[in-house]
Amino acid sequence: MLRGVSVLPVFLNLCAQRAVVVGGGAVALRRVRTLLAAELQVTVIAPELHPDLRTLPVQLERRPYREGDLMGARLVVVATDRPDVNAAAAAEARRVGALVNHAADATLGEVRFPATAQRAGVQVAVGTGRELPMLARAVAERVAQLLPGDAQISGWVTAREQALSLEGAGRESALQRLRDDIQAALGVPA
Ligand SMILES: C[C@@]1(CC(=O)O)C2=NC(=C\c3[nH]c(c(CCC(=O)O)c3CC(=O)O)Cc3[nH]c(c(CC(=O)O)c3CCC(=O)O)/C=C3\N/C(=C\2)[C@@H](CCC(=O)O)[C@]3(C)CC(=O)O)/[C@H]1CCC(=O)O
Ligand SMILES: NC(=O)c1ccc[n+]([C@@H]2O[C@H](COP(=O)([O-])OP(=O)(O)OC[C@H]3O[C@@H](n4cnc5c(N)ncnc54)[C@H](O)[C@@H]3O)[C@@H](O)[C@H]2O)c1
Repeated sequence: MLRGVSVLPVFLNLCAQRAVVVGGGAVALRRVRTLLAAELQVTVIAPELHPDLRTLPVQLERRPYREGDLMGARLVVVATDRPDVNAAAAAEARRVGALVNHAADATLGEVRFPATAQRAGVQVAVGTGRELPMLARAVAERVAQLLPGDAQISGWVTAREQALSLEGAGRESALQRLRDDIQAALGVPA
């Protein structure tokens, strides 16, 4: 149970940085898709690779993990079905200073993967503070229905720029109108 652990809710820009995924099953595949969407350079190391991994732009190493594989990694996902291998990879990841996600026990790493919703560049990430991914998914799906589209966001960006070009009370009232518009569009009670 993760509950009670305080986590730092941040969005990490790791574009072009190296991630190594140790393990090549269903969980590894899910994490690889998430890492690719954030434009990391991904290497997957496992003797058995999920067939869908072959269709993705990743470096595949079809063999067991060995010490030294994690050199230069910024983020390591440990996702094998072998506790001893997971422990060895997590220990090396820590030695090389990489962030670790441990698939078998999230409390053994510092990175947890949230459920996400995204539209027009707005991204929402949901963690439950425990292992209840179906709740995280359901919350993300509900929030996705609220997310505004490109046209609406462009209008708000323009309105904000116009407000910021004003001075004094005019500026403050234009910003307040924009705040009110956005809250109303998202159904936030006044
Ligand atoms: C949000 C999402 C992101 C992602 O994984 O990409 C996510 N799990 C997803 C899907 C999913 N998870 C599981 C299945 C069943 C099929 C399968 O086995 O694969 C499916 C598939 C499905 O539901 O479709 C089973 C499962 N998950 C965990 C355990 C371990 C345990 O409970 O001990 C077990 C049981 C293991 C077992 O019994 O063997 C643990 C975690 N799962 C988390 C996140 C983190 C907590 C999130 C939170 O609650 O805040 C944490 C702690 C991982 C971490 O952060 O390291 C993604 C949502 C879907 C989406 O967004 O599309
Ligand atoms: N966090 C989650 O969402 C979640 C969900 C389900 C399972 N799990 C945990 O994650 C683990 C992996 O789950 P899965 O469904 O992907 O398992 P899986 O059985 O589909 O895949 C296991 C992978 O580990 C690889 N492997 C085995 N020995 C290895 C080695 N020495 N070096 C590198 N890779 C090695 C295998 O080749 C295979 O690709 C499970 O054992 C479970 O503990 C986590």
